[in-house]
Amino acid sequence: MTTKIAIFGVGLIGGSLALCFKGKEGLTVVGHAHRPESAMKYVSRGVVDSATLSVEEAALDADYIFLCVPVGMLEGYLQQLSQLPLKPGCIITDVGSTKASIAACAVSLELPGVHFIGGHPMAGSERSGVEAASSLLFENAYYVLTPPPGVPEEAYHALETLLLHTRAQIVRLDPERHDEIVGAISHLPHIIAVALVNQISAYDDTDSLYSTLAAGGFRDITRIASSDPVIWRDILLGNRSVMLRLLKDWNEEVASFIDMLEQEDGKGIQQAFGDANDFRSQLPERRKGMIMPLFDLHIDVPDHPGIIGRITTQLGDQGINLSNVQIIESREDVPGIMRLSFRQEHDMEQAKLLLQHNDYTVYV
Ligand SMILES: NC(=O)c1ccc[n+]([C@@H]2O[C@H](COP(=O)([O-])OP(=O)(O)OC[C@H]3O[C@@H](n4cnc5c(N)ncnc54)[C@H](O)[C@@H]3O)[C@@H](O)[C@H]2O)c1
Ligand SMILES: O=C(O)C(=O)C[C@]1(C(=O)O)C=C[C@@H](O)C=C1
Repeated sequence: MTTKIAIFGVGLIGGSLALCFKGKEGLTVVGHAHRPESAMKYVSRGVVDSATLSVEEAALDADYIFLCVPVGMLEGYLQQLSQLPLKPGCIITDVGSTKASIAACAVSLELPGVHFIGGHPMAGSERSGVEAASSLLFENAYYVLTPPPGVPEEAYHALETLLLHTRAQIVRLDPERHDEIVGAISHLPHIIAVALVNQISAYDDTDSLYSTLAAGGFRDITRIASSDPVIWRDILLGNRSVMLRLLKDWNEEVASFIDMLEQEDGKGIQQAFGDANDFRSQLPERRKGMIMPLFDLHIDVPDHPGIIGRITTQLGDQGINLSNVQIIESREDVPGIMRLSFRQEHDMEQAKLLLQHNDYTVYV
């Protein structure tokens, strides 16, 4: 007997979930597409076992249904599903970045014989579409589940067990609390990044030196400004009242900087940077590695084509197990920094010796 998983919205998040499940014993993954060429693409890229343009066919006999479409479309899909003869005990979940409105919708629909449990993996990227999907996206990230009152524990536990394939860490939260916290740590930063880019873009219209000189600091804080406009329109409108409150607090933060500059209050500015530094340095370095600690090496790498391949091959040839590779800074004509992560301290130590022997500058 196989467990059927249906994915609606095989994009960055839906595609990544599909990749976590596909090929696992006893699981079969069906993707729903709204265009024939998308259906073919999902299958030919090996993201799903099969794909269909029919909502009914995707949902038929499904044990789990994942709704991975933009937030503004979730309720429409849930309503459509509520009209279909779903498998008794089927678990419907979503991955939307806001949780209160979909939770309320599920309660109002009184889904017959099936369970809705809201979800939100706290991992993603500014990229979108199935092309950006990865089976590693959720590894060691937090994955929030927001079960409504009355959902049987067995159903919650079954979803939690299925999600073990993502290697994420499950956190159970109330939908309103989720929206409040995620509004502050995810939605507000996206607004700030976009507003900043648009402010600079307006200056750049009259003097292109702005974009020419934009360097690491600007790029670091604005990566997420490249996120998908439709996805983010829906998220912000879906969390509107929380965002309005948070933006008022943000205005106060900005006003306090205006005040400190007007008053030439160097001590206050220094204090603000110091406080921010203290809080930030207490944050876990990366979610990746929270469950199983990672041992990181940083190395200076010259800007040569093929450098990543060369280094990883050297490590592989010596049987050193690498867990993750990341280029932290890469600019034309200047050395970049590569972060190599290892599960075992022993592997990190061996890699350090090997790379130093090969004349790389290595920092632990
Ligand atoms: N991007 C992130 O970092 C992130 C992280 C966690 C959760 N989420 C949530 O995941 C969901 C999907 O986001 P994503 O980043 O994977 O976006 P995406 O654009 O990569 O994928 C969206 C999917 O929905 C489908 N879709 C779009 N419009 C549709 C329509 N009119 N009818 C049917 N299907 C349609 C697309 O074909 C695509 O497969 C959103 O609800 C978002 O809030 C996003
Ligand atoms: O890393 C990114 O690019 C993200 O934007 C991921 C991010 C976030 O803000 O952290 C974005 C939206 C989500 O709903 C969850 C995670």
